[in-house]
Amino acid sequence: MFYTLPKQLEINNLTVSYPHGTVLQNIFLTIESGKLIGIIGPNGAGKSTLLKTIIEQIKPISGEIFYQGAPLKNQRARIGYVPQRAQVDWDFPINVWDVVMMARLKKIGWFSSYSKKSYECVKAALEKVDMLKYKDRNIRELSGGQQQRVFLARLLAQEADLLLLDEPFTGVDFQTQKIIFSLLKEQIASNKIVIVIHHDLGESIINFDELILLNKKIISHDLTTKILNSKKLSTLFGEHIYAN
Ligand SMILES: Nc1ncnc2c1ncn2[C@@H]1O[C@H](COP(=O)(O)OP(=O)(O)OP(=O)(O)O)[C@@H](O)[C@H]1O
Repeated sequence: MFYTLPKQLEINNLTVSYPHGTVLQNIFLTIESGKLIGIIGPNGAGKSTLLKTIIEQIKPISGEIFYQGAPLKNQRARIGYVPQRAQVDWDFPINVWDVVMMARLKKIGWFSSYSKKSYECVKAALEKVDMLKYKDRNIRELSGGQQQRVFLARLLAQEADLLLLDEPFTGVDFQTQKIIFSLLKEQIASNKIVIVIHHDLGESIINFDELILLNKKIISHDLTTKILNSKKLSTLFGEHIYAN
């Protein structure tokens, strides 16, 4: 049997500021493929800022980010990103098929995206999230959970190596949550790096292999079981949390 070496994302001494002040300070992280990674932290902790810095939407004051030992900025096509629901313009007039096809444009460019492979890839991604039957629907005519499924299909169609998701479970029902977790687990099984900002401290947290507790700094990065057995979650959020 072959053993595939894990791939690595490395963040070295990252500091990010907005005009009002520093929101991420001296972040060091090494994240490996093959594990589902959850980022947890209170509102305003800098979680979204961290993902936005990785995708270069925000420029850090200092720090470097590497994928497989080379600067990530030269490997942008490897990154797939699902933004927070609130940041998407759901009124934009575009249908489900085209939203997912846009992932192919990003990956291989305008002309090649109309290949048979791209067509098959988009179809397969929509089938996986059970949204192929809605392919001609405008995205604004979908429910919140259906919109999240379409964005997940777009992520799958991109065939990225590094998958970043900002609160993909917001507003989704239990069935959609199950589908999303199971697809993300498939991705880590094919040696991808998957990082998810997660807000729910209830039972769903045990789906993550590792948790990163963030509050401007890294409070802890460890196996989920270890973090749940420590006092770190309650220290970060106060006593009224459900996980334990
Ligand atoms: N574009 C911006 N310009 C200025 N300040 C910002 C900007 N985006 C975020 N902030 C501020 O930076 C801090 C971190 O925000 P960020 O969205 O990264 O936190 P978060 O942990 O994702 O929060 P939440 O859980 O509420 O989504 C907050 O105080 C926020 O108000």
